[in-house]
Formats: sequence, C-alpha cells, structure tokens
Amino acid sequence: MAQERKPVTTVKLQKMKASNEPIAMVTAYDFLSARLADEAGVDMILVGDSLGNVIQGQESTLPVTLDEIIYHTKMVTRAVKSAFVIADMPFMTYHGSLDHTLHNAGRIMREGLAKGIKLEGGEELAPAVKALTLAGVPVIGHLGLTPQSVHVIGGYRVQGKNSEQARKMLKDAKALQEAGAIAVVLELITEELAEWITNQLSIPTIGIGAGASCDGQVLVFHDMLAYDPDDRRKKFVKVYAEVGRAIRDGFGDYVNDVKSRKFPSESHGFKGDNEVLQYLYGSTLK
Ligand SMILES: Nc1nc(=O)c2c([nH]1)NC[C@@H]1CN(c3ccc(C(=O)N[C@@H](CCC(=O)O)C(=O)O)cc3)CN21
Ligand SMILES: CC(C)C(=O)C(=O)O
Ligand SMILES: [Mg+2]
Repeated sequence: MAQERKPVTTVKLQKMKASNEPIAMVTAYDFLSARLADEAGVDMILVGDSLGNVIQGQESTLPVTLDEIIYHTKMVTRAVKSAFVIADMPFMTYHGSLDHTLHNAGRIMREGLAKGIKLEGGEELAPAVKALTLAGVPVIGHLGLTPQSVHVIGGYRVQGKNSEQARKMLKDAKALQEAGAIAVVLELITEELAEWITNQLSIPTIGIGAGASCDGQVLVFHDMLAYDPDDRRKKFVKVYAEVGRAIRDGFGDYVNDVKSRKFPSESHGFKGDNEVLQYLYGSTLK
C-alpha cells in the first residue's frame, strides 16, 4: 500500500504543469475503486458521466442525471484521501441560466463533496466558467470529442482534423483558461493538435486519445482494467490488468465448485459444541 500523500490541490496541479510533471487521472464511480486508485497514487479522479456506459449499460452519457452523479460522487469522495476529485456535470445541467448552472454545480460540491466539476464545451461556456470560479467551484473544460454532443457530432470520431477546427479549438481552450478553468480535457484529437494547444496554454491539458504531449492523461477505469473482457478495444486504451477475465474465471470456478460440492469445504464452516451435537445426533429422533 502506498504511503500517505498530501492532498492534491489546484495549486499543485498548476505546479505540475510548470515543472513538466505528468498528471495521472482515472475515472472511478464507487468507494473501493476510488480507494484503490487513490492508494496507487493517481493525482485526479473523475466521476465521469461515462458511468452511463460502464455502470448503467446505457448507449451514451445523455441519460445520466445530476442525482446519479451526486450519488456516485459521494461514494468516491468518502474513499479518497489525496486525489483531486472532480465530477462531470451531466447533459443539459449547465446550459440554462447561470442560476441553474450554479445551483447544479453547488449540489455536486455540497452533497457530493467534489473538489471541482467538468463540463463539455468551449467559448460559449466562458460566462458559466467565470461564474462558477467566482463562486468557489474549480472548473475543468472538455474539448475535442464531447460525448454529450454525440447526436450533433454524428458519432465518436476524431475531432479537429482541419485547420479551421484547430483554430476554433485553440480559441475555445484560451477562452476557458481566460474564464478561470483550472485544466482542460482534450478528447480524441490528433497528437499534433493536442501538442499545439498544450504549448499555448498555461493551464494543464489532460488527454484521452490525444497523444503523449498533453500535461496529463485520463482513462476510463473499466477500459484500462478490461472490465468488459469482450469489449471492442478503443485504439487509445492501454490495458493494465485483465480484471474482467479474472472475475469471469472466478465465477466459473465458483459455479464448478458448488456443482461438484468442492465448496464449501470444512474450513469454511462452523462446528457446534458437544452438548448440541449430542442433542442433534446422540438422542433418538422423535
Ligand atoms: N467505456 C468508455 N470509455 C470512454 O472512453 C468513454 C465512454 N465509455 N463513454 C463516454 C465517452 C465516449 N468515448 C468514446 C467512445 C467511442 C470511441 C471510439 O469509438 N473510438 C475509436 C476511434 C474512432 C475514430 O477513429 O474516429 C477507437 O477505435 O478508438 C472513442 C471515445 C469516450 N468516453
Ligand atoms: C472520458 C472522460 C474524460 C469523461 O468525460 C468521462 O469518463 O465521462
Ligand atoms: Mg464525461
């Protein structure tokens, strides 16, 4: 088990960018998973709306509600001692009035005890980012593939492939930074564009499918641990443990043991004392 670390703060994250120390981030959605990630030394934990996919079995992140994000954020923050925990603001919870946005982010912070929130979008969200930051909510932006807009984009495809989109993405990133964002996630964009944007920002970029030049990396818990052994593996995912296979094999062995009466063995049971054994077996049955 890793030794105690100091809690990661926004100041620490900025220092990591300045000193070129990569930021390691992973998603987590429950108490024990978050504790393992935290103990392993992960810098940031994201309670991602990807829980719609990997926890709920939905086809997209759109059905995830604010109450569900708060429920999972509570479990994660209960476990975490050091990592900086942020939560995704769900679809359409930050696009109404600023009052609506502040109210919803406030619930994630107050009820979920997150240290910050993440939202998908660029320049158009600058007023929201500014209002949240002034209210005490650290904000992380998210550009490139923004899965909450999958029905606008038309699929999960690499973004920013022409110079017009590249120019727009840098403009968005700078607007987020200017509005007070503490970092920006870059999802599914070319390595060259991610490097170009990273070099022109003072806040950290955290990449997923965005190459090695970002200031940090993020992966979905279930992807990096191959929790779904039969998943069509995304190109940007590296698998660090075959957890899904281990679980399925474990269940298979359990079923075989029960069917063959190998489990439970004597070591898994409890014995009565002599008095009750005499009663159960020693006396004649009625
Ligand atoms: N399990 C999981 N992992 C994620 O990374 C993730 C989610 N769920 N849900 C929310 C979004 C959706 N994301 C996705 C979904 C699909 C691709 C995908 O199909 N990628 C292709 C590349 C497509 C292309 O070449 O244009 C790949 O093979 O990586 C990528 C990111 C990222 N997020
Ligand atoms: C993939 C990451 C960045 C995310 O937004 C999520 O897990 O919901
Ligand atoms: Mg998300």
